[in-house]
Amino acid sequence: MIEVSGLTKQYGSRTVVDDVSFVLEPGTVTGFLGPNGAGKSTTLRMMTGLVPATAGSTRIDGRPYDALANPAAVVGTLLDASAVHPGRTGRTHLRLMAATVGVPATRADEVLELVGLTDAAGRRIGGYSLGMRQRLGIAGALLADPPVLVFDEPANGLDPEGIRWMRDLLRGHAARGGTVLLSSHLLGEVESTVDRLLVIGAGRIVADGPVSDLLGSEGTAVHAADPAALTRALETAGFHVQHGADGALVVPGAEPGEVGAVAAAGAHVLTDLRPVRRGIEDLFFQLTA
Ligand SMILES: Nc1ncnc2c1ncn2[C@@H]1O[C@H](COP(=O)(O)OP(=O)(O)OP(=O)(O)O)[C@@H](O)[C@H]1O
Repeated sequence: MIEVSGLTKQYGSRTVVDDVSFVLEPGTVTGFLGPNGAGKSTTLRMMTGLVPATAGSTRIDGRPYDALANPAAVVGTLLDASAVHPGRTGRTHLRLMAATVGVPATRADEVLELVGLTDAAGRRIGGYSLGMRQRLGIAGALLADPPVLVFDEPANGLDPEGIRWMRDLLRGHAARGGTVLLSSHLLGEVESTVDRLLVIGAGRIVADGPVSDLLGSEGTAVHAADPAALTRALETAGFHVQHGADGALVVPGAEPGEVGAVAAAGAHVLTDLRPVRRGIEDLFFQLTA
């Protein structure tokens, strides 16, 4: 378990992380979401001892990060994928890391396989794409098989297939009882990966809860074979109907089940029915305005 309590960072007179507290439980993937400059990286760096906190503390299984005997065996971090020697091969880089974190050199090839870099293992990192460097960084985080993963913007440079791969990796880790915290400034990247969202704006936690709660339904969008007839039926039932883009009827404040019931009662043929969710931009704006 990770307990972050009152974490604060000041640069000069500027407070960039302001009294941030949260608890991460095993078996969960938490998304740390916030716009550029909100304080995500600084929080993750304080948690892992890379930046000293002005105030507050982080306890990992009851201890501060720098009091862990072998931190890499407890917390796998991906904090700056570019901080690698470009002249080394991926395999050499990981073998050197393996020695530092006390695992056999053979583990390098295992994690290269895990992240799909086996074919590139003998190539110099300088020639890797951004996505390959991200995978290499993830391989490094996994070397000592730590129960906790803390990843800063892991989707950077990954293509859609890479993002899906990462989602499976992180969900699998949590399913085996691991704890995952990943930051992103794009909800779409992490929406289907995370159980819970921590939203940070201007250094403060502005929301904390399950994705579905935070991005609660704002209404329902429906496509019907005869939109005019369904509009009349919905208005007769007391709903307000707006005309959305691409021919959808948008019913603010209605659940899909309510719209479906009206449609069923009048034998209206529906071709699509879905909740309209508040976007993360709206959420940020609302929470940080
Ligand atoms: N070493 C530093 N000295 C002064 N200010 C800093 C330093 N590091 C970060 N900051 C400031 O702290 C604020 C938070 O930065 P941080 O990198 O934590 O944000 P972030 O949420 O990770 O943003 P992004 O999504 O752009 O990576 C920013 O305004 C940044 O300019």
